Amino acid sequence: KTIALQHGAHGVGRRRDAAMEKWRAYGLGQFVHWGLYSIPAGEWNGKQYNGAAEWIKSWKEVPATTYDSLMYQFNPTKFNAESWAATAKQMGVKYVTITTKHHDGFCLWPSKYTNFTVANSPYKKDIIGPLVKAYDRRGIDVILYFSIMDWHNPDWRYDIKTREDSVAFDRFKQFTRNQLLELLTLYPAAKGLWFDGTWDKSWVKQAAFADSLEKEMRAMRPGLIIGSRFRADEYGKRHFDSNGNMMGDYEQGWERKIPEKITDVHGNDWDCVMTVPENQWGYSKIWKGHIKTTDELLEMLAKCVSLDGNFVLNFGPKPDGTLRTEELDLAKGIGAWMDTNSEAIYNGEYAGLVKQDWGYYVKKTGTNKIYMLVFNVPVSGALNVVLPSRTAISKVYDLGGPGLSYVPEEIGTSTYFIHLKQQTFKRPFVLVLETADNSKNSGAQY
Ligand SMILES: C[C@@H]1N[C@@H](c2cn(-c3ccccc3)nn2)[C@H](O)[C@@H]1O
Repeated sequence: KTIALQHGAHGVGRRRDAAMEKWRAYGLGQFVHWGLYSIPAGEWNGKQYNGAAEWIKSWKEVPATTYDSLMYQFNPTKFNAESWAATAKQMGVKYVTITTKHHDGFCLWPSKYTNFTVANSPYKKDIIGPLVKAYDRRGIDVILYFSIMDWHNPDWRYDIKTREDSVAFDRFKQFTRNQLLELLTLYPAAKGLWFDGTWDKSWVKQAAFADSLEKEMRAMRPGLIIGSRFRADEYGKRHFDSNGNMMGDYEQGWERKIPEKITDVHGNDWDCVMTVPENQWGYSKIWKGHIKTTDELLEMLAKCVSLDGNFVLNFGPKPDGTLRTEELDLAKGIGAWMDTNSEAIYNGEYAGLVKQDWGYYVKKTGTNKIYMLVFNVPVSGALNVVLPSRTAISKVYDLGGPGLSYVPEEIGTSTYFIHLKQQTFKRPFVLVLETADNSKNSGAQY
């Protein structure tokens, strides 16, 4: 039974316009978290904050005004937008999501609606503009991250209980609208907005306002891409409205986690945003716990693309504007693999085949070309492939090793073993399957 909703999802199913088709094809993205939090880098008065470094302002040890005075220390003398964009290009990313304002309220662009911006820091200059230009001219699309929750703005409220709250939050809503329209006006090359900090009751109660603001932004920038985290429906439902329909153009629920199977994504577009350590987005001096390797991240990328999503890897630049060594090394390692195998990632989608232990299938959008992204070679060296009935493998070849082709052994109806020739493999590799519909000929009955 469908509930009548004014402020729920406004479209059901995937957007089919060019802008969204391009977004769907990205495969690999980069997240950049940079701001005042990069200066303390998870440490305050010699003590380690045990949360995520970009949340250090929320630590009871940190007086808000002292944190805010970090603005007078923000002076990334070694910042060079071109070098960040060149690193991303070499890594093979097709889009970048950049923090314009995180929860602390500090703006990396010279907003005219607050003094808490780069304009009043020793650095003085706009950060967002040069980044948009440097990435965009390399053909890397830019998405602007924006936190609704703003710990600096005195009109921010976690909930609205009193008349005073309501008056203050109305001012806050106008401030938010002003900043968003300002961002879209200053940076017309931006292809979308990645919203965060929208889970508190104060914002969840703004279904009508947020819906009309989303409509206003889309009207201002046709093709604009906005995720499911921006707004709630009039019953307070987030991401999926009271009828179970996703709000926004893609699901933003996969933060530091990856769906297991195709039914987990409900036929929607989605992105997974991922940290290199367990849970640090802004630069943190100390990375505790497990630090993901290139091969782990490549497997996450393959898994996301095989399930119709994009994989967005986070970088937390240092306060001086340089990237940390571990991240530069990962960008290089991922880039080297992408140099050989990116055709299995770009324009990839769910192949609809039976998942096998050896890895992930990716289908090239609009073709019957299927890629086998192999991460786990069985001791038998035989990769099992089960195709829909009356579909046959017409050709198999190794994307990485020119001239290396395989003759699959048919072991049952549309069921094959591909016998690998090598015994050991140092890196994940990709086989290309070309399939043919062989419903025409009789085919042996097993
Ligand atoms: C993309 C990531 N989202 C921010 C975040 C959100 N949350 C969070 C934590 C608990 C409940 C709701 C949201 N923790 N961190 C992180 O700071 C980073 O920006």
